[in-house]
Amino acid sequence: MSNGLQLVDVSREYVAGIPVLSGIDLAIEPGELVTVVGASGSGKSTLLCLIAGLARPTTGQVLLDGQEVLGPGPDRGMAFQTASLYPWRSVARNVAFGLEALGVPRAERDERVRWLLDEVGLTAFAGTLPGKLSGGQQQRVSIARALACQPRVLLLDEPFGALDVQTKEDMQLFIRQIWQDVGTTIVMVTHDVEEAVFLGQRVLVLSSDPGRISQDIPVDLPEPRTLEVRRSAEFLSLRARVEDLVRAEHRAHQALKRHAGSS
Ligand SMILES: Nc1ncnc2c1ncn2[C@@H]1O[C@H](COP(=O)(O)OP(=O)(O)OP(=O)(O)O)[C@@H](O)[C@H]1O
Repeated sequence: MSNGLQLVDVSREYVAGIPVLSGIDLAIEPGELVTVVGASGSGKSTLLCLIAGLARPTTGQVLLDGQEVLGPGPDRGMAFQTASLYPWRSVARNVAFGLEALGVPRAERDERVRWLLDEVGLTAFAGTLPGKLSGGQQQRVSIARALACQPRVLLLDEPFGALDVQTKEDMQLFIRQIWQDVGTTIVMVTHDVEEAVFLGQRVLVLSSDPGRISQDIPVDLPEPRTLEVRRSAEFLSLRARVEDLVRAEHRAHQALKRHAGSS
C-alpha cells in the first residue's frame, strides 16, 4: 500500500460528456508542499474538491495512503479564499470546531487549540469574535481550524487571494513556517505564479479544456525560502518560465473558445 496522495486517471464532468478534468495522474509524497496554477476555469478548485472528497471523480480514483477517498474526512483539512469562520464562535471555539465534532476530550481539545493559536500567533485573540479580526488574522484562524484535526493533507484554495500585498507576503512566510512545524502535506491552488514558485517544492501547471497536468515542475530553490530567495536570478528565471507556460495555456484556451464560437 503506497503512502501519500494518488490520483489515478481521474476525470470529472459536471455536464455529461464535457470533462473539466481529464487523465489526471498524480502522486504526492507525505509531507510535500505542492502548488497548482493554471488559467481561470482550468479546474484547479475542482481538483482540490476531488481530493477533499467534496466531489467524486467521474472516472478514476483518488487515494490517500492507499485508501480510496469517498467523501470528506478529518484526514483532510481545507481553507478557502474567504475565511468562512463561524461569526458567533470565538477564535478558540472556531479552531476547536472539528475537534468538538469528533468528540475529542475537553483537556486534549484545549491543549491542541492552545498550541495552534500559539503557532498562528493569535493566543491573545482566543476569546475574540472573528468579526473583530483583520483579513490576515481571519485566514490564520481558518488555517488553524483546518489543522486542528491533524489532517494528513492541508488543502488551500487561493487562501491569500483577497489580502493586500504586505499581508500576503507575511502569510506566505507563515505557511512555510507552519509546514515546517507541522510536517503535513500541503496542496495549494493559487492564481499567483510568484506565490506558487516561492512556496512550492513542485508547481503543477494545469491546461484547460479539459484540465490536465501539462507540467510538473520541481522547484529547486534554497531552503529556507526567505525574501532574499525571491530576488535571486534562479527564482526570477523559474517564475518567468511558469508565467510563460500559464500564459500559453490561457492563449490556447482563448483561441479554442473563439474557434468554438465561430464554428
Ligand atoms: N458545481 C459546478 N457545476 C457546474 N460546473 C462547474 C461547477 N464547479 C465548477 N464548474 C465548472 O468547471 C470548470 C472549472 O472550474 P474550477 O472552479 O474548478 O476552475 P478554476 O481553475 O479553479 O477556476 P478559477 O481560477 O477561475 O477559480 C469551470 O468551467 C466551471 O464553470
